[in-house]
Amino acid sequence: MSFLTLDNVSHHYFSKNDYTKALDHISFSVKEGEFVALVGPSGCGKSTILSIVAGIIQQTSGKVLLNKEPIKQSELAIGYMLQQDYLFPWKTILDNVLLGPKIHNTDTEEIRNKALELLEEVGLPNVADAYPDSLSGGMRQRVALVRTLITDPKVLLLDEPFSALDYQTKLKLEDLVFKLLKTYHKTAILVTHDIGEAISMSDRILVMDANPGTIAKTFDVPIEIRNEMPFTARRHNKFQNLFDKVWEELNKNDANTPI
Ligand SMILES: Nc1ncnc2c1ncn2[C@@H]1O[C@H](COP(=O)(O)OP(=O)(O)OP(=O)(O)O)[C@@H](O)[C@H]1O
Repeated sequence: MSFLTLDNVSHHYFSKNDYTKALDHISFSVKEGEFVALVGPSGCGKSTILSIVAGIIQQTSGKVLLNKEPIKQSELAIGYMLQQDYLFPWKTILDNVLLGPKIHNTDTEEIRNKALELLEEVGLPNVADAYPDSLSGGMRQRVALVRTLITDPKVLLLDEPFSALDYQTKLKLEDLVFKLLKTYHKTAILVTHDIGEAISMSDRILVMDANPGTIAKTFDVPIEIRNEMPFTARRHNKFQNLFDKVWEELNKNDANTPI
């Protein structure tokens, strides 16, 4: 059953004398617990879709529904994880993680214990009193993940969360995020330029076209790949086949464009 629905969503960015048609009649649904990846050329509107779902911007037309109702941001329905961790350097790791609950007055003893548990679960059992500057990029991104999960969002939006990390850390974090999202049965949308990341982490891949942004094609990831952890999934014999199909779709419009 559809959990998150985008129904004919279009978006224009207006400037003084001009406008950009960023999204043109985007429609797709995500089931509860499903992991969907958005891939497409730069400027096709991937981040615009996430910003609309997060309620940061309002679509020009169309509907965005969670459980058939317009999304209520006040219910902390959406969690956002970005390329940058945006941890406050003057706050300890625990205080950074508890920022959302503090703002919403839900900073209870139980939530504090949950935060410590989650930090342990992401392999950071001893950093609660440390400051962000003393942590590596990968550790900080794990803290950002805990900060996102602590509010128990109904939908997680992941906007290139691994793209600023070194390759080894990125592969390890893909496995960690995948494991946590499955453990907590989270619904997620991942924006990425990395086809391998999309195939190895998601259930479904939506390939977008640009100018204006549309959904060009949808690929279901075979169950044999989905049953593996992302690192192992990359070695599956069906992986390369799907990679080639997504690659072909992404390049179908610019076969003659020089690199
Ligand atoms: N605040 C804004 N004002 C005007 N135009 C914008 C704004 N934000 C995005 N755009 C334009 O809307 C289109 C979609 O942008 P968006 O950032 O959503 O694409 P994207 O697929 O996420 O790109 P990338 O992969 O490079 O991050 C682009 O043409 C972009 O220039």
